[in-house]
Amino acid sequence: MTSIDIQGLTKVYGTARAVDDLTFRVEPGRVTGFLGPNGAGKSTTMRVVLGLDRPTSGTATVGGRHFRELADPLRHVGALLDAGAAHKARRARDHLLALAHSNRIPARRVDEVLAETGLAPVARKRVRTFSLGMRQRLGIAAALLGDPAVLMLDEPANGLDPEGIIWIRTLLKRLAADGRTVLISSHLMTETALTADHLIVLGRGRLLADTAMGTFIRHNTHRRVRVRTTEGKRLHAELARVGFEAVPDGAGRWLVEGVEPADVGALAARHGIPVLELADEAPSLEDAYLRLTADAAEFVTAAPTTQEA
Ligand SMILES: Nc1ncnc2c1ncn2[C@@H]1O[C@H](COP(=O)(O)OP(=O)(O)OP(=O)(O)O)[C@@H](O)[C@H]1O
Repeated sequence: MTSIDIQGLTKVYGTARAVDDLTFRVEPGRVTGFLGPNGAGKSTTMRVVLGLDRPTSGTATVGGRHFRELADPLRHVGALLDAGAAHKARRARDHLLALAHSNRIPARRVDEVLAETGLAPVARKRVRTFSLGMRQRLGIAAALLGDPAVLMLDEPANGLDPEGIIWIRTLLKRLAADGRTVLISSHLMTETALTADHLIVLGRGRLLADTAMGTFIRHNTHRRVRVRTTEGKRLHAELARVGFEAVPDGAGRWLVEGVEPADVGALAARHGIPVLELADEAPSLEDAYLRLTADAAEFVTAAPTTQEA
């Protein structure tokens, strides 16, 4: 089994520490989501793993070996960092054939990955005529070409249509279930929550979390109860009296943290407050991620100012 091992990795560009003493292992047999705000160091880490950047200090290895030492690297590591990397004048199949040839991969594998990524009907078209989603599929086809034990994909769902998003989600899960090591970086929290089993989260080049999806969400959020009533002010006051704060959600409901739905229902019944809706609100990966990275985001937009008419 082949893991990706990052050991004390630091990468400095000029005065910027893109990656700062990072240590983690990406294990086989599961999909690992690689998260972090813009500029957190995800691409830099992946580039170092692929031997495209040299570390300032520390190491990044795949199955205990540096990428540059691997013979026929596509047979060990499949990567998608930039879906625009294919030569635009080339036909899709020729692009994959060239990659296959230089990595001693049989030509029949090219037709297999074209079929797997849905590109067989356009295999002889030039890359320049491809849509964003087709280029993305071609990048994924290239990553799969060597049937590698390790896959590292930057925003795998980028540009894919809804059917394509379900396809890539299912594919990544299947590759992990086969025992492969799958690392996907993404800013799409809902999609990551549906795909990944484990998370590595970076902030300003440092490791913020290395944990299972469920644990990550539980540790970084509070359970909330959502309640709708015709008498919000009274419910708010009665909850406050027993130590809970009801916060309006902006859509006519109230959110109450750290309480059971049954307790809110009982309290409302005791005071004759009509309840129109009462639900346990499952915290999301987005909630957890935003809470954890609040201090690590470098590029934060100003709150919009309301213009008075
Ligand atoms: N070639 C480079 N030269 C100088 N600085 C760089 C270079 N590549 C990355 N950086 C800097 O390193 C830091 C980390 O960038 P990186 O692209 O790794 O972040 P990221 O987590 O992938 O961000 P994003 O989510 O926006 O893709 C940033 O501050 C970036 O400006």
